[in-house]
Amino acid sequence: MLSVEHLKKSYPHSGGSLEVLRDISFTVEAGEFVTIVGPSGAGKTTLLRCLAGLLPRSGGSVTLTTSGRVVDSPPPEIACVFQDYSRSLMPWSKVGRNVEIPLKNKIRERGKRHEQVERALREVDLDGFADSYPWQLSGGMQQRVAIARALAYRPEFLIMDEPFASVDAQTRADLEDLILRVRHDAGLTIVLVTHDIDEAVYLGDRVVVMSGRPTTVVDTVTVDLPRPRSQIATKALPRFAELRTEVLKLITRDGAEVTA
Ligand SMILES: Nc1ncnc2c1ncn2[C@@H]1O[C@H](COP(=O)(O)OP(=O)(O)OP(=O)(O)O)[C@@H](O)[C@H]1O
Repeated sequence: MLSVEHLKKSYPHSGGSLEVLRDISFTVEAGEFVTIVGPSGAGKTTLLRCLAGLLPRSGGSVTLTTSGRVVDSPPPEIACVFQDYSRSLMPWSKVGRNVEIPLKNKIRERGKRHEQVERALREVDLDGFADSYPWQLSGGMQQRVAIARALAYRPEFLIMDEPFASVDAQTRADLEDLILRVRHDAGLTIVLVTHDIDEAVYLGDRVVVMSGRPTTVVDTVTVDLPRPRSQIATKALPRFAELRTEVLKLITRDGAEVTA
C-alpha cells in the first residue's frame, strides 16, 4: 500500500516561494487503480514526481507501507510512464534495447533479461518489434514501448502521468483497455493522472479530485462500476454518467478548466 500524508511541495519562485501542494493525503491499496484529476496547474505532475521519489517534498510523507520504505528517492517497487514518449524513449536505440536498459542493474544474466524484454513486448502486443527503432513506430506503438519498459521491470506500482494524452482518440481507447488488461494480468497497483474525466472514471477504482493551487484533495469518488470494463457497455451505463457528473461538479466547484 502507498500512503500519502499531508504532502506539501513549494518551488522557489521570483526570490520567494510558489506553494503548489498545500496538503495532500490519500492511500492506494495493493492492486487498486487510483486516478487523479484536477485543474491545469494544480500540481498533478508535481504530485506524481513526489510519489515516485523523483522530487524532494517540502513536507509530509510518502510511504510504501508493505516495506515500510519512506519514498525519498526512486524505489525499486515503482515504475513510471510519462506523457511524452518521444522524450522518454531513446531514438538511437532499438525498441528491445529501450526496454532492456532499466533492467541492467536488476537482472545480471543477459538471457534472462532478454526473456523479460520479450515477455513485456508480448504483453503490449509488440512482439516482433524488438529490432525496430522507436521512430519507425506510430505514436500509440511508441507509448506501448514505454509501457513495456515499465512492465519489464516487474514493478508493484505503476505511476502514469497523462500517458495517453499525446495520441488520437481511438488509440487512446485501445491503450486504456491495454492498461486495464496488463493491470489485471500482472496484479499491478496503478496511480494515473489524467485531464479527462471520462478516462478517470472508466479506468479507476477511485478518483482523487484535486483543487486548484495551492492544492488540497477536494474529495475521493469511489467508482462502483463492474469490471471488466468495456468502452461501449461501461460508458453506456447510467451510473457512468452519474459518476462523471459527480467528478465534474467537484472540479468545477473550483472554477477549473477540464476536458469533460
Ligand atoms: N521545476 C519547477 N520549478 C518551478 N515551478 C514549477 C516546477 N515544476 C512545476 N512548477 C510549477 O508548479 C505548478 C504546478 O505544475 P504541474 O506541472 O505540477 O501542474 P499540473 O497540474 O501537472 O499541470 P497541467 O495539468 O497543466 O499539466 C505550476 O505553476 C508550475 O509552473
